[in-house]
Amino acid sequence: MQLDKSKQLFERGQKHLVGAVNSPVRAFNSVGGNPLFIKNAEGTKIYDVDGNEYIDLVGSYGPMILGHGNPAVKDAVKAAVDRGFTFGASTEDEIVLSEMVADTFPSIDKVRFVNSGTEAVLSAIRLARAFTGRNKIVKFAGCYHGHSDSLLVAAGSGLVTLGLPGSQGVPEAAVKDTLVALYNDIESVKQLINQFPDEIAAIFIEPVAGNMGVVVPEQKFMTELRELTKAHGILLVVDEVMTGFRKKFGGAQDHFNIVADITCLGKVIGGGMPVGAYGARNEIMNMVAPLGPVYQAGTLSGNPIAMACGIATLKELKKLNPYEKFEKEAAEIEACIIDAGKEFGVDVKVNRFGAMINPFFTKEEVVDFKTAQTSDTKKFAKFFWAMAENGMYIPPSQFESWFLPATLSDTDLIKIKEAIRASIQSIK
Ligand SMILES: Cc1ncc(COP(=O)(O)O)c(C=O)c1O
Ligand SMILES: N[C@H](C=O)CCC(=O)O
Repeated sequence: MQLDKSKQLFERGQKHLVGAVNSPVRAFNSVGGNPLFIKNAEGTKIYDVDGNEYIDLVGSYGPMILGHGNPAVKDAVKAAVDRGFTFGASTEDEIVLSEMVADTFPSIDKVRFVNSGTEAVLSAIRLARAFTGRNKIVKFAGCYHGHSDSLLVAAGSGLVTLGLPGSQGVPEAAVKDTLVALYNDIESVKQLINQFPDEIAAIFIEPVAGNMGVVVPEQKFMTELRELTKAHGILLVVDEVMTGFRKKFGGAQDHFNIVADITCLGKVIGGGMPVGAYGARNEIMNMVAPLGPVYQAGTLSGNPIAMACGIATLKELKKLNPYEKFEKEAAEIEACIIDAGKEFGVDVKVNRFGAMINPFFTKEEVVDFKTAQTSDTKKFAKFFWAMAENGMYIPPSQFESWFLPATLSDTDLIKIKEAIRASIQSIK
C-alpha cells in the first residue's frame, strides 16, 4: 500500500499541529504506522492523498450517516452559503431544526443548539446542577461524553485508546463531584445513590456505549435506571450524540422506550457540520438564558450553514428510512466476523446497534468497560492494517464503533465481507 504522500503530510504537520492532528484518535497511535490523510470522499468511498480508495466505515465517527456528498444535502448547504455564513442573529432554519428535534424526541420541548457534542454535554451538566440544586454527577466507566473537565474520568474513546486513566490539567476540584458507576450494573448505581442521598444532580449515560467499542445495555438496566433516577429526583441525561437517529430515527430512547430528562445530540444532527444540541421539557429548558438564570451562549451557535446541513440530512434520512437495511447489513457483517473467527481460530466477539458495530478480539462477551478491555489490541492493530490493505477504512482503535452509511450497496457489502475474511485470516 502506497502511503508516501500521507507520510509527507504527517511529517510536515508535526511542526505546527499537535501530533499533526486535531483530535487524538486520528493519530493512529494505537495501531501504529502512518495516519491516512484524506483528500476527498464520495458516496460510500473515501480517498487518501495517495489515491488509495477505501469503503468508509468511519463516517467521520458518526455524522456521515447518509454517506458522502448526498446531493440534497449539498444543494441545501450551497444555498445557505449563498445567503451568508453567519449573522450573529437568529434565522428561520434554527426554528425548523428545533421543530424537527422536538417532533422526534418526546423528551424535548425546547432545544438549544451548540457547536459540538462536548458543548452539549457540558451545558447539560450546568443545567442539571441548577435545576436540582445539587452538585454531584454520575457517569459510567467507559462512557465518553466529550472532553469537558468533569466527565474526563474513566472515559472511553481516545483516552482508553491511548491508555490514559484521565487527563492531566483537570483539577481535582473539577472531578471531586463526579462519581463513576459500572455500565450495565444497576447495583453500582444504587450503591452511589445510597452513599450520597439527595446529592446527585444527574446521571449521564451513553444509552448504547460506542466509546468503549459498542456495548448495548440490557433493557432491564435502562428501565431500572429510568425508574431509579425518577424516584430519587435525579435527572437522567441521555447522551445521544452517537446514538441519535442511528438505529431508529427517535434514537436509543425510542429503542429502549425511555424518556430522558435532558437529551444531548450531536454528529448526525449536523450532517457533517459542527452542531450539538441539548434539549429537555419546558420546566428544565426555561432555566436557560435568556429565559432563566443558567448562562450558556455561542457566537456561532445555530450557524446558518450548519442548520441547513442538519435539516437536509434529517429530511433525507427520514425519506430513506435505512433502519431495516442497517439491521440486515450489520447482521451479515457480524455473521461474517464470527464465521471467519471460527474458521481461522481467532477469538472475536461482535456487538452492534443499528448502524453501529465493531469486533472485539477477545474470548469474553463484552458487556462493560472491564470486559471491553480484555480485547487484544495488538491483534486489532494488525486487523486494522489488513482491512486498510483490503480497501476498508475502519476506526484506528479497538474502542471505537464502526458506522455503516445508509447508502452501502450490495457490492460494497460483499467487498466488506471479503475484506473481513481475508483480514482475519491474515492475523490468525
Ligand atoms: C456519546 C458522545 N458524547 C459526546 C461526544 C463529544 O462530541 P464532540 O466530539 O462533537 O465534542 C462524543 C464524541 O466525541 C460522543 O460519542
Ligand atoms: N469517539 C470519538 C467520538 O465519538 C471519536 C471522535 C474524536 O474524538 O475525534
